[in-house]
Amino acid sequence: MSEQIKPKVLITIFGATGDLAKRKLYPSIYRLLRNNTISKDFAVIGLARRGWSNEVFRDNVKESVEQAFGECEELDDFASHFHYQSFDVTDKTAYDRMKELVEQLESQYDTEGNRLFYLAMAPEFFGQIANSLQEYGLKETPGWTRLIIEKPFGHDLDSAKELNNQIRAAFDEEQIYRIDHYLGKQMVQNIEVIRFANGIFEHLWNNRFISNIQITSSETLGVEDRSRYYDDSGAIRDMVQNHMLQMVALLAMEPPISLTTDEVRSEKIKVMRALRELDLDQVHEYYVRGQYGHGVVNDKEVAGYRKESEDLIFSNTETFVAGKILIDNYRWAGVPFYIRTGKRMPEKRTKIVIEFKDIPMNLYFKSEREHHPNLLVINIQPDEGIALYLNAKKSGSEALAEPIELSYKQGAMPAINTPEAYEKLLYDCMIGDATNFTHWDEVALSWQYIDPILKVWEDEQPNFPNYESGSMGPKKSDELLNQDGNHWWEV
Ligand SMILES: NC(=O)C1=CN([C@@H]2O[C@H](COP(=O)(O)OP(=O)(O)OC[C@H]3O[C@@H](n4cnc5c(N)ncnc54)[C@H](OP(=O)(O)O)[C@@H]3O)[C@@H](O)[C@H]2O)C=CC1
Ligand SMILES: O=C1O[C@H](COP(=O)(O)O)[C@@H](O)[C@H](O)[C@H]1O
Repeated sequence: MSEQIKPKVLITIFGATGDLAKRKLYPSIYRLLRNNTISKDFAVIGLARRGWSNEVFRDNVKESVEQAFGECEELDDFASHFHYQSFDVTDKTAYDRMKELVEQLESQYDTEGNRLFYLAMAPEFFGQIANSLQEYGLKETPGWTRLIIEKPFGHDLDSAKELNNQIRAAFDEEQIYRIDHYLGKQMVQNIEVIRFANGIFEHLWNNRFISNIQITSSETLGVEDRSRYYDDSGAIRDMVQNHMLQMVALLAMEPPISLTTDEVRSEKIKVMRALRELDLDQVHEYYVRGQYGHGVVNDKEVAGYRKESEDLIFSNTETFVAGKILIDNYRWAGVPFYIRTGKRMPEKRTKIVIEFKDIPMNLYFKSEREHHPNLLVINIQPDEGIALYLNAKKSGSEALAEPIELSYKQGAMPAINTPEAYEKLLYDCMIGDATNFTHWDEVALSWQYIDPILKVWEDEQPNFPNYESGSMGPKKSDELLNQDGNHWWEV
């Protein structure tokens, strides 16, 4: 068996004092090291404007790891690999200082010149940073250079194109890793395995046997302290354009001829090309938006979105979206893919329900209304696993059936270690595997699909708030399915 590659790398994080770096990146790097996945020959440079010293930075790194995992071993040694430089990305003179530090650490840590630049800050800076990295010779190294870019990649199709042109002027497509952390989730990666490693599913995976597919990603949190970003973005840009459409693509794509990056991407791109674009006058028929008002979540009273911060008082930004997606190809013609996502809902959960078509006449249920179609449920989070709902004989002498659940929970298998999505994706980038990152074509096509919805919503005054915190969103989200004779499955 071939030994796993243990990359040696110098990681430079732009936005090192920010929320993402603290909550996700430092704990992930810690796990990569503790699990022996990366070499001990690694170093991290943290860049941001505030005037931190190395010590303050390291204390923050340690705190974030402890917040994620509790008390941890060898934390001081881990943190000693972290170095801070106060840095304003808009200040050109800063890049020479940064280059000096990069070269010094490369010889100190023997990282073989491998450089990973992680842009964990507001997207408005991405183009400028990429350009300066090129201009100041930071790509000139005997090792590899890779750039991880956070979402959102643009604000609409035009701005995404502009951003892409800026980045592509400095980096080749193979060096660019556009991260969508849902693609690093164990159960999202499992979609392909469930489909392509099980004859019983793949043969049925089409419009002859599937009635509809439902993807729900609900959150209990509100906007928290991200209102500046979120209010400009809303749920459609924050979740639908990226995470939700990526899950649709994985559910709908044809089997790739192999599992290489290019083949998998090529199949996903075909799905994106087949998404039925909406005419402006169809948007209301296919999409519902909402904004949370006051309510109760996890037994706690919470304020409505407009009360979360002073700048939100008149906000028309949606915190909930439900939509119906149609895919115009041979496999999926006529099968609706329903998606819904929102903040301040009753629970934090992402799940996919595949509803199979019912048999023409069911002898075992007393009335039409009692039909229980077979469902395959993929629990992305929490309780990662899958469940299959079948019908079996009800105990007793009557010839009646009742639904039963066959389930598998990933967490119940102690040998299986579910890595944090960012940990997995950081490692993939270090070994040059871009399969679970988004290609520019996917980004462009997803914006192309979203743009008409943005256009219609921008021009209207919604009647917000229109759902209570702690509810499953506005009533219209239920009607979206009811009009097709379907309903959301709460399984
Ligand atoms: N937080 C999350 O859960 C998620 C975030 N993302 C994406 O990750 C990126 C970062 O988000 P997040 O961490 O939440 O944002 P934050 O606002 O928490 O962090 C922004 C970081 O950028 C730094 N910064 C701002 N301006 C400059 C500048 N001119 N020069 C240098 N550094 C600067 C800030 O530090 P300082 O003020 O010290 O300069 C800070 O470290 C965004 O693209 C976001 O969309 C994606 C998915 C989830
Ligand atoms: O990208 C984002 O995702 C999170 C939800 O991610 P999860 O892994 O916790 O499900 C969301 O809260 C955030 O608004 C969005 O930017």
